[in-house]
Amino acid sequence: MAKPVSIEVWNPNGKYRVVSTKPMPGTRWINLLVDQDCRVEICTQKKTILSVEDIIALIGDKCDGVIGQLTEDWGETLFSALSRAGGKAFSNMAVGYNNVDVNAANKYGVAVGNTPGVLTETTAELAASLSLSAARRIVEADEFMRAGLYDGWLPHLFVGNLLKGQTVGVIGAGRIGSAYARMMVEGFKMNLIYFDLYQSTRLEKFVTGTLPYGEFLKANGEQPVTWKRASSMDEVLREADLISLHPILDKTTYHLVNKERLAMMKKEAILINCSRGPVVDEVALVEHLKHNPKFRVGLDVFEDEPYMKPGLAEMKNAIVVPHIASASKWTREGMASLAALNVLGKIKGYPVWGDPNRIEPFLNENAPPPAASPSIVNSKALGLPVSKL
Ligand SMILES: NC(=O)c1ccc[n+]([C@@H]2O[C@H](COP(=O)([O-])OP(=O)(O)OC[C@H]3O[C@@H](n4cnc5c(N)ncnc54)[C@H](O)[C@@H]3O)[C@@H](O)[C@H]2O)c1
Ligand SMILES: O=C(O)[C@H](O)CO
Repeated sequence: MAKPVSIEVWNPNGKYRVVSTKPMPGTRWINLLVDQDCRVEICTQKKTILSVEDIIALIGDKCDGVIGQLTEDWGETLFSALSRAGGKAFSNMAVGYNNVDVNAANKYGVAVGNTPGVLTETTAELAASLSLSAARRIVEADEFMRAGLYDGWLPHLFVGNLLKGQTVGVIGAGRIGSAYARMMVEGFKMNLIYFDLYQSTRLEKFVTGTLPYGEFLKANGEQPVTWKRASSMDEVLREADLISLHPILDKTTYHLVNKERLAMMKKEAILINCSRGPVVDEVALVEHLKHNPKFRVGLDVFEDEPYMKPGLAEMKNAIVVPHIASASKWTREGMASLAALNVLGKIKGYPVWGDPNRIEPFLNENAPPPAASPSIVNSKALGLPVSKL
């Protein structure tokens, strides 16, 4: 039996009991629940990743809903425990939900929420940051300075890659992949090639819009940018100078980038991963980095988080950061609010919002949110009504 976990309680006499497995940024998410007569219990245990046993102890005998984290294993055990406690509402504080067994949630009639949209630009900006840092060897140069090794300007010192006029490749041109593509095309005048299972209308609208960006550049006497949808992922890997990964993680994208595909990439290419670690075979990546010193990576996610595969930390041609792509204040507070509203919506019997790509109405702090759950990934399986708002 896991030892009792430490908790912080808001609105102790609330009619509904909602548990959050972690403290989350901001207070709006708490107020949204308290204002609707919820008792909110926030786990304040110092342990970073809670075990299934820890969460069962948190759920207890009566629990109407839980806000959980992407580091937790939400499957048969936890959803049966939540169901036994009378709960039918769960939300990940994340847009990715590969840590959730949705079939198990369906079995117990538990709604599974996620937090799309609010983190799109924040995540794309981190991917762009890693792209520039890798291209211009910022981290190596910073370490060089701090080590007192700089003894004057040199023609070859930390020479890196120019992005302008080069080709950026996006694998997975959904919300974040499309936002990243726009940033790199508009911001650095890169040519674009993307691969997705579906045509990315949001992205193609931008590059072929009323005044295509390429036409704008041409009208100003500059080289117009080009774009194309690749017929295969391998086409992107072969043609692009900079490649960023933004697919979901599921069984079809596990090790999507493996030893064979790394070998297809240009020797001086840059690979960015802000999706999920297991999308890349990290053991193969370390070997590739060892044998290709001009190949560079920027990684926000890792196959065995929180650990890196042996050898990765020693690679000077790798930049590694601890899963911070969605870590802006506005985004993290918004994620907390969306997760709370997902749980609240199920508890109150609200319908599900009709468009997870248009969640702005839930983020307006000056108006009450729509009486709907922003994003429930198994709404169809549970036969939940869709909001007509
Ligand atoms: N590092 C972070 O902190 C962070 C932050 C946000 C999101 N993410 C990850 O990014 C993912 C994408 O988020 P999003 O909001 O853009 O989701 P999204 O659903 O809008 O886009 C995902 C895209 O991947 C495409 N896809 C799926 N399988 C593919 C394949 N085999 N090849 C090519 N494309 C494929 C889909 O068609 C879709 O267009 C999330 O699922 C999450 O895992 C990570
Ligand atoms: O899936 C997500 O939302 C990220 O990994 C965390 O923000």
